[in-house]
Amino acid sequence: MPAALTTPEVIALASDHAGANLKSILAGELERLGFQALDLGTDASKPADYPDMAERLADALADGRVQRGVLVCGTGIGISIAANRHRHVRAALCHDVTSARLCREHNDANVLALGERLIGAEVAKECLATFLSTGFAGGRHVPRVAKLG
Ligand SMILES: O=C[C@H](O)[C@H](O)[C@H](O)COP(=O)(O)O
Repeated sequence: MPAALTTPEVIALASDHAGANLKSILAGELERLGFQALDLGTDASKPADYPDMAERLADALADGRVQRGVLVCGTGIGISIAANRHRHVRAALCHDVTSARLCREHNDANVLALGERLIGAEVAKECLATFLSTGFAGGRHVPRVAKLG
């Protein structure tokens, strides 16, 4: 009997113009890791405001197209602030792998936010892999995360 084929999880990405190059790199990394990338824009040639791009990802989470996503802008700051205005989004701005692990274990973050102008592509890829492979620790963190919503 042939082995059952599993459908890869879809991970959405969105960025403004300042994050578009890193977003492309991370889309390729997602495919390499066995995920399917859903690129919600923008591309580097199209200037875009980070609140609009954060909203695209928030909508993809709200309508169930994806369970998790990645946002990139120049610093990661504006796009994470914008994303967290949406109550169902828990976006974590990360510059290192430890933050990427702890935002999953303690905060059950559903969005990883990164700053293309502040971190290198290799660190960003490590943050992405860690974010996707780390589970929520539960326990004492459950009521705290519940208070966020
Ligand atoms: O927090 C905001 C982001 O870092 C933006 O990507 C940044 O402000 C865009 O800057 P500029 O308009 O100079 O490309």
